Amino acid sequence: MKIYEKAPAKINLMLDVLHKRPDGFHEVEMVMTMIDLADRLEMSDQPRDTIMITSQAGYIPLDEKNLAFQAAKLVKDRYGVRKGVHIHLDKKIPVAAGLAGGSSDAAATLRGLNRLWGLNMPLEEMLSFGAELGSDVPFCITGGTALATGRGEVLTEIPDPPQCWVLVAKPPINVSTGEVYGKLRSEHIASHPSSKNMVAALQAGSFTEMCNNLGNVLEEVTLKLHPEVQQLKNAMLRLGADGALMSGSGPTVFGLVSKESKVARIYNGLRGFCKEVYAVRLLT
Ligand SMILES: C[C@@](CO)(OP(=O)(O)O)[C@H](O)COP(=O)(O)OP(=O)(O)OC[C@H]1O[C@@H](n2ccc(N)nc2=O)[C@H](O)[C@@H]1O
Ligand SMILES: Nc1ncnc2c1ncn2[C@@H]1O[C@H](COP(=O)(O)OP(=O)(O)O)[C@@H](O)[C@H]1O
Repeated sequence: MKIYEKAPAKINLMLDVLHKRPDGFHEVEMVMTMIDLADRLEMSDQPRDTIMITSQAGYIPLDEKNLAFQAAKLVKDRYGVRKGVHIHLDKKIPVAAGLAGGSSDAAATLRGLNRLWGLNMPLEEMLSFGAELGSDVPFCITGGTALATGRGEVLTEIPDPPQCWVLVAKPPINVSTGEVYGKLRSEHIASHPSSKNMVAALQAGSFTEMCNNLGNVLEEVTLKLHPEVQQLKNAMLRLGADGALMSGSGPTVFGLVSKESKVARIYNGLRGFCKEVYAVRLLT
């Protein structure tokens, strides 16, 4: 049998860090939503009792470091499954970009193996497996639009944003999420974006208020380390995006655009700055 799952990328419309916790993670408040840029996973039975990962992308680990592998191993161990699986990852989401590509692959693996192996896994259990795999995995399981608190795994569903275009630009820089959180001095954050205002904007269905309330405190770290990310954000706005922000720990910058007539110009302008540019819709 073969199972297919789509693993969409996320963007953070706002991201605030409250403080560092005794367990080393940071307490956050984030508003997250999905975009129509997705990896595709194909899962099929394997004669041998092993987990095999393949991908057309030459630049991701295919062993136990792969988050899809880790998700499959967790399910196999906890449910005592004595079957093998071959997971093929058709990667479309830029890697180490702040778009949760690996986390979304892990979430899609949990969903897919639940079907392939007929496990009837309760959603609560899937979410708890997700939290063991990474802070962003639970959101990638539920999808939609959510206010995420705790270390990112405590989710409250909120209304989807008004539909718009999302210009996604990933500069050729590698950023480590752990390093960015590690360099943040939460007591010195100059200004905190408001989750309350962002949630209110989405509840009101206001595109303008959504753009006015974009904010990400991790920009303070990544933009200082990599000034070209600030330049990309400036270019996004100069070319006509209604709002622009770095996603997660970066380095991807996204721009929100309400008028379709502006999209081609912004896309072409950004291509002058970086190779990896996408024009997609929100996944509402
Ligand atoms: C910043 C965000 C925003 O959505 O996304 P990305 O930029 O990774 O896409 C997330 O908080 C990232 O979530 P995720 O990528 O799942 O992180 P994890 O694997 O759980 O953690 C990686 C490392 O980041 C740090 N970390 C992560 C989450 C958190 N709330 N506090 C932290 O301090 C820890 O040092 C941890 O070892
Ligand atoms: N299935 C996967 N897809 C992409 N990256 C993966 C995957 N599994 C493990 N990784 C590793 O996880 C790291 C973070 O990748 P990714 O999830 O794409 O970024 P981010 O957390 O910034 O959104 C990368 O260094 C990559 O090597």
